[in-house]
Amino acid sequence: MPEMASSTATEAAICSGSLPVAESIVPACMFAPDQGRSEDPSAEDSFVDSEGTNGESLGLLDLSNKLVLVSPTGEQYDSLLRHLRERIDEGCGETIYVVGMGSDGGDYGLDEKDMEASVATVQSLCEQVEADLILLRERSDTGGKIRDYLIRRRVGEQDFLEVRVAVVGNVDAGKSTLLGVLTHGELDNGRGFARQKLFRHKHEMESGRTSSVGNDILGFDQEGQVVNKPDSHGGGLDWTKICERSSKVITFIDLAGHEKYLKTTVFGMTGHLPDFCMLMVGSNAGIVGMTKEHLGLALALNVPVFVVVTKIDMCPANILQETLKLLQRLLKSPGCRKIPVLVQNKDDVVVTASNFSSERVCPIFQISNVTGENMDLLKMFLNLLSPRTTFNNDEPAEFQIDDTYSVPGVGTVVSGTTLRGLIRLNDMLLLGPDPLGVFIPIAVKSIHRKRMPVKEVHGGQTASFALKKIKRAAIRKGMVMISPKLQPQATWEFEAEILVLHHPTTISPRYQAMVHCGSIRQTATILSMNKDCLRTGDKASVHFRFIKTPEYLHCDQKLVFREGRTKAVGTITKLLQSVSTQAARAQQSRSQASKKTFREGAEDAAGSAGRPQSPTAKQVSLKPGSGGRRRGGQRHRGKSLNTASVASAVPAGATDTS
Ligand SMILES: Nc1nc2c(ncn2[C@@H]2O[C@H](COP(=O)(O)OP(=O)(O)OP(=O)(O)O)[C@@H](O)[C@H]2O)c(=O)[nH]1
Repeated sequence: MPEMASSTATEAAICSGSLPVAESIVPACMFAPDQGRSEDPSAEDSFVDSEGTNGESLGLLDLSNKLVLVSPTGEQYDSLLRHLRERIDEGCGETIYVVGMGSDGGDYGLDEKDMEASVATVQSLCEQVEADLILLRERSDTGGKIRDYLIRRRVGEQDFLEVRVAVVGNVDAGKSTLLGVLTHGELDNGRGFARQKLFRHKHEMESGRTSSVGNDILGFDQEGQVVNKPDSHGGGLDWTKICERSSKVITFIDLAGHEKYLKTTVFGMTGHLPDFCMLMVGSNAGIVGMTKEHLGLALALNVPVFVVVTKIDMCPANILQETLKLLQRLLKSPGCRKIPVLVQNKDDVVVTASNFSSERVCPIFQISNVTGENMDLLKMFLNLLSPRTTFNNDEPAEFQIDDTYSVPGVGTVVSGTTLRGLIRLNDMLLLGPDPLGVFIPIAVKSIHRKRMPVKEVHGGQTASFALKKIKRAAIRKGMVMISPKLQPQATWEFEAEILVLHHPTTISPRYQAMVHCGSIRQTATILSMNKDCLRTGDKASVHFRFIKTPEYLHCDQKLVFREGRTKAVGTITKLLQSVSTQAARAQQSRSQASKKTFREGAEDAAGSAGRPQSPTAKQVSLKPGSGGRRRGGQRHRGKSLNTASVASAVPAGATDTS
């Protein structure tokens, strides 16, 4: 039976502890499919079901022999086709297929004639599923040749696979430089040439430091070639052209390396939903500054990490070896439990990419942005990364807002990630929650994906929407746009299981810190917990309350809770004190009615009649548990409920549209 790279097989192998964790960096060949599979019974499951999906027995079909592809019977062909479809669906549109290896214990490899016939069969299977077949590598074994192919479903001009990679690492590790080199195709000069194309703010240009969350894209065509072509004047990139020519687009979320911008970095990791994390380490500087912090964040959020060691052109060999040694020690430490794999050639790329989603394998690349050494291996790896989650278009839609813009001639635009479902042009969704917990109906005027106008977006895709009849100031990061079918409710209080990664003293009730959850970023107070106090390393069930506005949350969402150097991570386990839109509206009209009575005769009736029905600060503080109370009394003075800011946070028009 021909093998397809299967994360399940490798995960099983890794979890069962069958892979020895050697003192030295594990060579990539340890993960090669031919090593893990034959000993791992679960590997066979991934190819040969004892029963087909429609109940027919496949026991009689011999699919385990490497020769099955040479001349399959009709039944065998159908089974092969079904398995291939399943694999492609699981891999969100692509899979790696190995020709010349059976799972029946026979020797590996095919002679030239059998290989030719097998490839013709795979080609025909690919035609059936409308996919392309791309040769990744060829190797020899006792029986002849073995080939690994990438099978990728064809997509239309308007569509492409989208993979998000968060780029983290200490200041000067070379993050912006690498992104400049990858996306603009020109090497660096070692003095900041390549990164200049990426800086978004004047102060970044001057200081050479990234401060905001940046987005850069790298497109790959069907053959795995980079399509990015900067224009001749100015070196800008035409995103629409890149997307049209690409079958896969990698979006890099470029995060700041300086501690000063940690808040932004955490927001990038939680709010931009990266599929993977690229941790950059300067080979000469080593594991310094924020490196461990960023690695810990990725681990806490369960984002698979690969490491890129830069500046190998300027680093003495002994220093490079020292950095690699420390890196592997860190990755293997009990806190990380990763298996570092040094990627040295194309074979290593195929093997690590096939096994990467297992989360425990951690590939390490060594590159130079100046000489371009090993850049081809990194690009090949990026082209083989598949999105981690599959999405179902039939689910009700949910879109998480991570930024807002006011575009002249267009109006208010929100950008973010579609978490589930399908959103089409002119769909009516609910936008919220506002400070009272209300969701308002809103129409999607236009949709852009990577600056390209499209008619729809679905789960896993980032997009920007132009919205009708709403002002930018009425929308904040962390709000959602959601299908009315979900009847969303905003939540003031929730319970979470948390683990304190670091705190200088003890955390006790009334402590306040910033909660990052998806694109939500708001200070919350600890109301109670199942322990008296928490120290570094402690786990507890904690009851939180947002201090400013209720938010839209889900159980099982990951969160990061931080303040200064204090950091805790956790998972939401229970939603408490939710605000139903109806109740919030009733509250709103009650407050407005009482306000009117109070003002009777005292205010100019004509003046108040035309005023928008936005909740005043008084209304907000009237609401039971509105968050105006400060429980902790610790710092964040600027973040506590500020009457003026609440009043101005809900501008004219916000309630008009409801
Ligand atoms: N010789 C050499 N220099 C490099 C390499 N990569 C980056 N540099 C230089 O290192 C300096 C820092 O690179 P940046 O890309 O700004 O580092 P960064 O990680 O983005 O830093 P922040 O944006 O502040 O987080 C620049 O002067 C680059 O030219 C490399 O591979 N070799």
